[in-house]
Amino acid sequence: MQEAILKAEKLSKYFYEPSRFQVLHEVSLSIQKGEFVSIMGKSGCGKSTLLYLLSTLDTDYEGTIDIHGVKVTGLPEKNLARFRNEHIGFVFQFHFLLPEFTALQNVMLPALKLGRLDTPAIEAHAMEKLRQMEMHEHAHKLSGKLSGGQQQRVAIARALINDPDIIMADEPTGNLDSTNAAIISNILQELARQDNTIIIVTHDRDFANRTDRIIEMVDGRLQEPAVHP
Ligand SMILES: Nc1ncnc2c1ncn2[C@@H]1O[C@H](COP(=O)(O)OP(=O)(O)OP(=O)(O)O)[C@@H](O)[C@H]1O
Repeated sequence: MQEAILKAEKLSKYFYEPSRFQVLHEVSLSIQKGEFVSIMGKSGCGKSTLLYLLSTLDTDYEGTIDIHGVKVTGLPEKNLARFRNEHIGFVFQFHFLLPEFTALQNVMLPALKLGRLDTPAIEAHAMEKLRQMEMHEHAHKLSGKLSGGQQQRVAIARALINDPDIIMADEPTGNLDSTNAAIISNILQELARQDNTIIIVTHDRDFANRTDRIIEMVDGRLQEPAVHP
């Protein structure tokens, strides 16, 4: 039997503005180690909200989440921030790189945040991740000066720097032209082939078809038997 790296049980989430509204309805799912999973569904069905819960960025919900054998639900924010930085790599539609820092510095940042002091080793590791994204030649350029597709590749390198157990990506190709979207989806597929666990939210059916499993969401509920037999 395969090992579940992430287990979510009965996640419910409410928003209160402009009025009380249940966006997630007892969502349960299990992600196996090495799985490449996509979450699809109409705009507003709750995909990003679910990913934010799974990524521990949003802690205001009912239900429980276990990641890597740790019950993250209820952990104090300080512990959670460290856990997140160590175990989860994020890629967003808008990459949130620091434009006045170089590509290399952006990639190094999550490792420095862990308090590792061996800066040359971190730099070498960051360069390796940039090389993996074929971005090493741009390492010393300010990230704000790179193209959207290049910035997204730097964002993926940054997500990989602490060798996370899970990579989560919220519409990683959503903001890119078709050529750059193809580059990013190929990179993610290659990372999946290398046995990384990846969860993506996407509107792109072709991209989703390349993942191991598509989870369909409708109005805050999952449409498939999300737990593997
Ligand atoms: N902070 C918030 N406060 C109130 N309502 C919110 C908030 N964030 C999201 N919502 C609402 O919750 C619902 C789900 O939003 P969510 O962003 O998760 O959907 P989505 O499926 O990811 O949509 P899209 O595909 O357009 O990104 C939407 O109706 C949205 O308007």
